[in-house]
Amino acid sequence: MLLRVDSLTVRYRTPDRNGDVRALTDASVSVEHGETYGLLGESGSGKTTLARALVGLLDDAGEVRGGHAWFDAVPPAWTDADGTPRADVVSDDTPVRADGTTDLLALPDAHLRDLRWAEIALVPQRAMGALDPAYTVGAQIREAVRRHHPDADAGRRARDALTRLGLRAARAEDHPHVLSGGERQRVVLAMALACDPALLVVDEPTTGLDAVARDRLLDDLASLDAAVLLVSHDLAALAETADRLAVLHDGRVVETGPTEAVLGDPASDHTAALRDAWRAGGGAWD
Ligand SMILES: Nc1ncnc2c1ncn2[C@@H]1O[C@H](COP(=O)(O)OP(=O)(O)OP(=O)(O)O)[C@@H](O)[C@H]1O
Repeated sequence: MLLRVDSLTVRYRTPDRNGDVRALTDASVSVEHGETYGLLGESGSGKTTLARALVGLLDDAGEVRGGHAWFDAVPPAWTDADGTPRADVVSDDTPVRADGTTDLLALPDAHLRDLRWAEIALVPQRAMGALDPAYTVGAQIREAVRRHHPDADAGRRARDALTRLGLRAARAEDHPHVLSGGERQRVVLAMALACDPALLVVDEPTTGLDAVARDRLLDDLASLDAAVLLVSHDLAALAETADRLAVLHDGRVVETGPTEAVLGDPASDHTAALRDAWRAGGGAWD
């Protein structure tokens, strides 16, 4: 198991409204090494909250009120030379277990920063807007690699990641504004990929892409060696790419299972309604 989220509960403080927003309640999902795991839900169901809570990047108003997110990695400062967790940090008081997993939700910020990108990378919504217009895309990818893997050959990793995502290596010399929206989205994914994380959390990657760019991006995501937690309201995208699915509704996981089983024979009325709407629009498996 690469990631096991147990009973994650998140609230947003809203001083100007009556009571907090219950964004996630007891949400549990688990992701295996190498698989593509889809998180499906309508707008406002809590998908982005789950994605951001994992990497410690909730909005200031967001608060984790309970749960664990056991992840198969230990911050480098807490490991011995052979990569196993140091005996003195494995205890009931620390978020590290002897089996080499760490509770991301209980990890001090500095240690979480050491795992971010290097082990778990979030590609946020509208990520393409996050590129700095002043630098070439290659420079930005190389900088990300150097920050997280100082000993790696950043140039080679940048070129490999770009070509892996169907962009010519020469595009590394381009500034973001000369790339299309789909190309920019793939550059941001390449940046994450170049850091070689075990898990990529990708939030609504197809928003704003045309059909060709969208299909291409989904193919790329499905073929990565890294595990992908693919967050989307786009059932068609998840039906095409996800090995397994969790369906979120009003901050609760209403259903999980292999994609074909969940969509073929939904256990919850909510999933059935999403599936029927998708079929009515012509959706089907290959
Ligand atoms: N900073 C915030 N303050 C207050 N409420 C928030 C905040 N961020 C999100 N929420 C609320 O938390 C709930 C879950 O939001 P979230 O963004 O996780 O949903 P989502 O499924 O990702 O939606 P979308 O697909 O529209 O991005 C929603 O009711 C939303 O209004």
